Amino acid sequence: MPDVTAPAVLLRDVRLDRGGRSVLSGIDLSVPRGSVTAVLGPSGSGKSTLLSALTGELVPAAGTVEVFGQRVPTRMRELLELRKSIGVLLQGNGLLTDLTAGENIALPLRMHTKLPKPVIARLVAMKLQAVGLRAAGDLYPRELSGGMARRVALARALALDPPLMIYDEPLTGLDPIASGVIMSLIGRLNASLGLTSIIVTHHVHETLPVADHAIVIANGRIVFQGTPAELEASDDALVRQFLRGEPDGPIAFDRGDLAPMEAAR
Ligand SMILES: Nc1ncnc2c1ncn2[C@@H]1O[C@H](COP(=O)(O)OP(=O)(O)OP(=O)(O)O)[C@@H](O)[C@H]1O
Repeated sequence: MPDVTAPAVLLRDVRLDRGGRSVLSGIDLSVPRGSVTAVLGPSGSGKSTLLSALTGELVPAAGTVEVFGQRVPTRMRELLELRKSIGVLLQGNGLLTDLTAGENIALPLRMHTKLPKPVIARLVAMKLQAVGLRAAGDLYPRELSGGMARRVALARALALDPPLMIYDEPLTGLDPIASGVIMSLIGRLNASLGLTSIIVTHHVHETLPVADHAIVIANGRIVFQGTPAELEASDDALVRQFLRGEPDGPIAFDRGDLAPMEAAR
């Protein structure tokens, strides 16, 4: 029986390894149902790695990961079942370019349900309306602005009514106006549909207004957990360095993106 009182996500003393080295360790995290949690941290700190443990893509090297009271399974059949309850909005949208917006949104419904066509059409119309794009169903991705395409991808992630939504950098490539639209949409959908949302982002100042909780990852661990107000008030040196975007401080920035000569300086 599912435990209806369990947090949406619960991690206990989790260690996550990638490429033979530990990326995150000692991770304890509880995400309450109904909340919006911002996962913050510098580039390469392990935010996406943390998400991949929630979807079962990455098996923890130690500790346990639970979603809605159920340990994330390793067997593919059970994992696919769990994944239906997790909507994921990826950075690149992932819309299929030869399908219309409506057909993109219908795709998960066609793949995972046996609903008749008219019902699917009705559900697609409802999802389009939920993201404020009622009239865009027949447009192809190339005919959409970046913000509209992101909203179509959001509608598709919501197609199966997943109770947990995961957003990986939902603002990447969007201008400030489109960013504001997407963020307020994420907040409103969370409240109106009774979801739980986890947002991985670099966009601290755009995300905190819709978040109930924030966590900051740096140097292989969680260095802060609390409310956005507590985050803004924190005098922890790591947190301050991250919030101010300062290159010098206790966070060792990943310099792997620099040319070897420059990184050596
Ligand atoms: N498949 C992989 N194999 C080996 N190492 C990996 C793999 N994926 C990620 N890493 C390493 O794990 C670390 C964390 O990466 P991750 O993508 O989780 O960080 P991130 O915080 O999401 O970064 P960004 O904000 O730049 O997306 C990095 O050092 C990265 O190089």
